[in-house]
Amino acid sequence: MNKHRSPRFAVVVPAAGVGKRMKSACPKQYLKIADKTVLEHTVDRLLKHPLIDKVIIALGQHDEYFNSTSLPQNKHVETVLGGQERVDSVLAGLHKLAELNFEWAIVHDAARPCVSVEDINQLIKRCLSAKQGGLLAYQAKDTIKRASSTQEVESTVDRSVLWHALTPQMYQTTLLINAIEQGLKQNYVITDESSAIEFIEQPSLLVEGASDNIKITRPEDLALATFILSNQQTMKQEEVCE
Ligand SMILES: Nc1ccn([C@@H]2O[C@H](COP(=O)(O)OP(=O)(O)OP(=O)(O)O)[C@@H](O)[C@H]2O)c(=O)n1
Ligand SMILES: C[C@](O)(CO)[C@H](O)COP(=O)(O)O
Repeated sequence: MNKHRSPRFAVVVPAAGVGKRMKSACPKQYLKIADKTVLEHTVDRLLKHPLIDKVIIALGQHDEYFNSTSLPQNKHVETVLGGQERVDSVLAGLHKLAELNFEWAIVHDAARPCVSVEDINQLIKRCLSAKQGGLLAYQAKDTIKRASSTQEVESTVDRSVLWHALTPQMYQTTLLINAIEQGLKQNYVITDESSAIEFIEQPSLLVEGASDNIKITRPEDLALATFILSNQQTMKQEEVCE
């Protein structure tokens, strides 16, 4: 991708959650992996992409951890106040991104530190060439069951058309802001950016991404993310050696 012809990008990172499912002493985005917090790993990954200039982090109102990280000193980082739900935090970041005149908005969970620069690049390339927004995702690998109200198997679902939504997700900034604001007005449940785009009946590209781009959600995910990050580091070093 030609660095001089392509647009520059900013990424909204919702990081205002409390991580209830993690059952940890601090919000999961501030848990340490090796020598850095999950949030620092995520921001470092994003800024490794040559076209990503800015990361706009949505912080919780009572966040008491951010100032102890290296991020306040990072010139590429700005912060906004997050909201009650993830979508509110994302919207706050999008308004800041619109103020800074970025045509495209990329949104990536703070809790996904294992995302690869190559996957980010594929999403950007596919969306720019199609002039359409989209998201990283991967196809369901297991047999999927639909549960009954009594948590018994009701049916086996055709998994050939089922994909796990990941982040980053990328849309034109004004389209995404309008979609979220319209959805919120109608009390539509918006758990990711593409669901807001569905609400306004606009299409989204599904861009195949690695399934190791996990979202740290439950206690067992921290050890998995630690392994993935160290494994990715080793593979990169081996690439250099070859
Ligand atoms: N009001 C909120 C809720 C979530 N998030 C962020 O959205 C991302 C994905 O959300 P999730 O994994 O659900 O995080 P939490 O809401 O913190 O987790 P839980 O539901 O277990 O409390 C996380 O980086 C989280 O910090 C946010 O910015 N603002
Ligand atoms: C945005 C997301 O990570 C895509 O899978 C997911 O929807 C976040 O959901 P959560 O309930 O906020 O963890």
